[in-house]
Amino acid sequence: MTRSPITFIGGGNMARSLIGGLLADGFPAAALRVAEPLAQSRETLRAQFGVQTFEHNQEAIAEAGVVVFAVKPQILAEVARELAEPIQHARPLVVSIAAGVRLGDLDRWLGGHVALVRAMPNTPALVKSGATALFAAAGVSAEQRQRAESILRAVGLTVWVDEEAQLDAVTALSGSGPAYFFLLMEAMEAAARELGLPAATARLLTLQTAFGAAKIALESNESPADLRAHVTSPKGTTEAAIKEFQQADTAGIVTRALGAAARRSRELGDLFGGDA
Ligand SMILES: NC(=O)C1=CN([C@@H]2O[C@H](COP(=O)(O)OP(=O)(O)OC[C@H]3O[C@@H](n4cnc5c(N)ncnc54)[C@H](O)[C@@H]3O)[C@@H](O)[C@H]2O)C=CC1
Ligand SMILES: O=C(O)[C@@H]1CCC=N1
Repeated sequence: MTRSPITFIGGGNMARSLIGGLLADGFPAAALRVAEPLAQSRETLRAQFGVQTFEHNQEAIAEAGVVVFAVKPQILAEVARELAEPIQHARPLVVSIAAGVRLGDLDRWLGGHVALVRAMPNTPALVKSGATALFAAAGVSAEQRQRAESILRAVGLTVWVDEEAQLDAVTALSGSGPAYFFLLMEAMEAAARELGLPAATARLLTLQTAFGAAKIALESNESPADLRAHVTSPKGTTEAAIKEFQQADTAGIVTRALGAAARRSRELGDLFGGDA
């Protein structure tokens, strides 16, 4: 089956995660293109994924059915404005994964009336375990929504949100979320080493425990609170540990952390949107 190419503008961490996941899902490498200014990154993308790479964004989007903007929010305005003319001409579906930047701004930079979907994926897309929320601009057809969704669904779970502002909360939860779990893993690993475990054992047990906890939470009908209760014997070891977490107001810390991320997402939209 021939597929119109998907072109990524920016071949950094998140583009690599999406490309790796799409390939693992059977998407043909010949239908994936990446525009990336850094020669070293282009070489890595070719060697790792066998995709076609381009130094210049304009060349990369010729014939593209879908263009995915995967550059930093800071430079999205400049990059989009440069591509306005060819995008107006070829009218591909445009998907932006940039944190914070609102579709109204992107549409204006691209010259208006572009089929736009904003998505917030996360890096576990690389191992087909991503979580992505999507929001479509008015005027995006059902078929275009389906096309955007099918790309992200190839690399994990997808949900649509009804209001664009909800993407700030999504960014705080699942966009940035992998980093929170990695932070906890780092801390658990370090604590286990301090308790006398060899480094390799500390890492292995940390990772398998994180994996097992996520897997049982996904596969069980019980809530995380109930699952926690099954681990926590009265007057046992878990209870002793949980008491420490609660005394340090872990729930409050998490609330403040997600609040800070959501606020930063809105700020990015204000700073790098408008007439940026
Ligand atoms: N890393 C993550 O976990 C997630 C990132 N995002 C969003 O994805 C976007 C990319 O983030 P990352 O991949 O983490 O950043 P990154 O810095 O790893 O990748 C950005 C890439 O864009 C390239 N680039 C710079 N100038 C360019 C230009 N003029 N034209 C084309 N490419 C250019 C850079 O060389 C770099 O390879 C950001 O907007 C971010 O908000 C969204 C969800 C999760
Ligand atoms: O840290 C960031 O700004 C990006 C967006 C979500 C994950 N990484």
